[in-house]
Amino acid sequence: MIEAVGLTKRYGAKTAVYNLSFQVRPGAVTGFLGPNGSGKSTTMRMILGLDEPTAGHVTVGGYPFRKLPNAPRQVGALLDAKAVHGGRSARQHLLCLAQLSGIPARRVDEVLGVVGLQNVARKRSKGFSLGMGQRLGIAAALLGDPQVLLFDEPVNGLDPEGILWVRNFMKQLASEGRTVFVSSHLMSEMALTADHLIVIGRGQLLADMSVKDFISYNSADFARVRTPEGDPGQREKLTAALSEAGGQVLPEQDGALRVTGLPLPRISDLAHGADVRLWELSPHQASLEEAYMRMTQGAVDYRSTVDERAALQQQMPGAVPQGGPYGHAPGAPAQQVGFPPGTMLPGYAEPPAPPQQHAPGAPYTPGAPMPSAPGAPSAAPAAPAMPPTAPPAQPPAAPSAPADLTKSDTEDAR
Ligand SMILES: Nc1ncnc2c1ncn2[C@@H]1O[C@H](COP(=O)(O)OP(=O)(O)OP(=O)(O)O)[C@@H](O)[C@H]1O
Repeated sequence: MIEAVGLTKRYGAKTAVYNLSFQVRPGAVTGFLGPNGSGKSTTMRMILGLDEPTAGHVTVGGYPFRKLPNAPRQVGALLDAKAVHGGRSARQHLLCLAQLSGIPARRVDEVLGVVGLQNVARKRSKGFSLGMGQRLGIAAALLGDPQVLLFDEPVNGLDPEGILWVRNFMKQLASEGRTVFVSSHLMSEMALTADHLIVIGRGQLLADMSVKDFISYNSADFARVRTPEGDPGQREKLTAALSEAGGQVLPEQDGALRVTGLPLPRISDLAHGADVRLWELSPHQASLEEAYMRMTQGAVDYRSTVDERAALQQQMPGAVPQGGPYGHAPGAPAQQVGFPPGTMLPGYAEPPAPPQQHAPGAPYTPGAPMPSAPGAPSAAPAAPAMPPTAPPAQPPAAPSAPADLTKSDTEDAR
């Protein structure tokens, strides 16, 4: 198990990670989600002893990484797939790592087969595609057959077949009783891969819950309502009538309205009563990606100016509810705003959970995939930009970040 308690990392004036407490348990894939620059790689580096926390601590199997006996056989990691000597072949690269950790050479060929690189094992890695590089990084992480595995954005650059392979592979590792901690900025991917989610924004914990709970708490139903184009008066009249009846009304980008809190027949009756004609009235369900975007959007550091303009244009005075599913007073306990127990929101300083006892992970069976992260690379991965998803109409209350966790701090000092 990985356990972080009050983990904080500052780089000069920049707070990359703030007061993070969580546990990553064996036998499950735990997704580590957050927008670009939210502190995922920094957290992983601290877990692996590559960065020293400014405050708090993190342990693997009860030990700080640097004190872990025989670490390469206990923990494997993929942090930066490009951290490979390009002049060496895949096999040579893995042989070097294996030798450093006292791992037999036959294990190198085993892991090359597991990741599907056996046919290019003797080719220089500088000719590898990003996807092949990711597979080589995963092979390195498996070398020591570790019980704990960390993968930073492992599907970066992989084609759909590769993504499917990684997804199934993570699940297989977890089913063998291993602790699997996988970072990503894509909710859609994690919803398919992970059993549990830890979501951070600007270095702070936003959510810590099972994927099942995340889905049931975030798959809210809503109605889309459209009034005749070219008659904004109708739209305003309907917005007022729906809001007065207790509905929450948000403008959609295409001019329609998104209504929650009222059943469809009631919306129809209210429109009729207000003498408003409807061109559309349809039931919908919010996607998980959307829920995640809403949850983290107050904590996004890097956003296209086009998206920012769209968000501004969408803010219709009077049409936006005070406190949607994520609208919360800074520092409010999650339970007060409809989050499940155990969820934490920015500014809510919950004492760290006591350590829990878990059944030890199933032992590795020969022939099954596994091993280590000898000499885990230290550089953070080059993550792709956020997908161009339009932000919701009304940004939720900004997280109550510590004084130095501000937008002006986001200059990358790396
Ligand atoms: N060595 C460093 N010196 C200064 N600032 C740093 C350093 N490493 C990270 N940061 C900053 O800390 C913040 C968190 O970075 P980190 O790489 O951990 O985020 P991330 O969630 O992994 O992002 P991405 O998804 O883009 O990889 C960023 O603002 C980053 O610029």
